[in-house]
Amino acid sequence: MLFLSFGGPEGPDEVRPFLENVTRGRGVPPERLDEVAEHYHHFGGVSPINRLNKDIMSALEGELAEQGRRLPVYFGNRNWYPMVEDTVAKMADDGVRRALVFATSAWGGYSGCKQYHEDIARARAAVGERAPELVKIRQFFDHPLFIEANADAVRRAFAELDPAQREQARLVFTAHSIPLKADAQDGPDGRPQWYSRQVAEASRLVAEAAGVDAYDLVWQSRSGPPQVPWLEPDICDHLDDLHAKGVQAVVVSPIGFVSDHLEVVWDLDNEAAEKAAELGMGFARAATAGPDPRFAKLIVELIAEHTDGAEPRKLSELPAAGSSANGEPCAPGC
Ligand SMILES: CC1=C(CCC(=O)O)c2cc3nc(cc4[nH]c(cc5[nH]c(cc1n2)c(C)c5CCC(=O)O)c(CCC(=O)O)c4C)C(CCC(=O)O)=C3C
Ligand SMILES: [Fe+2]
Repeated sequence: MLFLSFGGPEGPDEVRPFLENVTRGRGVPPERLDEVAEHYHHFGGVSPINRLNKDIMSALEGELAEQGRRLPVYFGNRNWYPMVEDTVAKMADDGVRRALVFATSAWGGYSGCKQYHEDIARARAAVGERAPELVKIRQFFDHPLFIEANADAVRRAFAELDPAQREQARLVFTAHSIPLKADAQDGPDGRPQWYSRQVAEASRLVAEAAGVDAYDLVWQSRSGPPQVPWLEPDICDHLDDLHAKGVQAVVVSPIGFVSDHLEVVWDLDNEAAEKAAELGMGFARAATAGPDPRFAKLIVELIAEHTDGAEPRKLSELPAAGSSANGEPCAPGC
């Protein structure tokens, strides 16, 4: 199988070229790039994403071995080394004819799904005739193992708060913002807002599993030119709002992120945490699902849907989507 992810820089000299790769043709203003470059430089120019992906792959290999499944795992990225084109070439060299592709996003939409299909098509085109057939695994936003891992993390975060604040603390889910125009596109069920509906559904399921009645869903890390509308409210504006309403503590669940990417360790653990401190609010950030042992089990279950015809496990009524071969659209118009 091919473990396909976003990629990230591993040193200060790699930050700028990485950002150029990410934003090529995407209309992101240079001032935004300067700002995001700064975020990476706070961590010595090293994104946590590659290390976290390698940890997930090790756990996956352990889980595959435990279940007696012989399946080699290759690693490739959209934006940084190892680049997916090089990885697919290596797979062809090794004689791989057909592979499943696990993309490290739970969601539909352009960044989380369609762009991975484009990566698959681009990598196969670069390798040419001997490229393996590449079958992308579906979106898993409502898989019980993803929901349970996030729900346990929410419970642990509540337990971290000062007991005096715990009862009244507000649960806030956050995911990467996208332009409203991108979110407006139809999903595989022919209805718009596929990404934000999935995030809302996952948030509802996690809150329910954690036994929390009241919660909010907000967005973070918006990019693009300021005049273009993106999903709102932003997490930091929302903290102001909650404070004005008398809320004294928050638990923030980064449901939109598979592991502690830069958006989590900077935009939440620094910016949002600082904002909460300024407002005198208690703040606990829930862990992401990636390092939870259930995440590797989840990947193996998704593999088994293809290799063993296992029934997809899902907790919402929204359709399972995002699986197709060689970068073809998974549904007409999607
Ligand atoms: C929905 C979504 C996810 C979640 C789904 C998923 O998990 O895939 C996600 C994940 C990620 N985004 C990441 C990094 C970046 N995203 C950027 C820019 C953008 N993201 C967008 C959306 C998303 N992004 C969009 C609409 C843009 C504007 C440009 C465009 O339309 O494409 C930029 C450019 C600078 C900036 O403007 O912020 C960077 C550096 C990293 C790696 C972080 C690390 O190093 O740990 C990860 C996991
Ligand atoms: Fe992004």
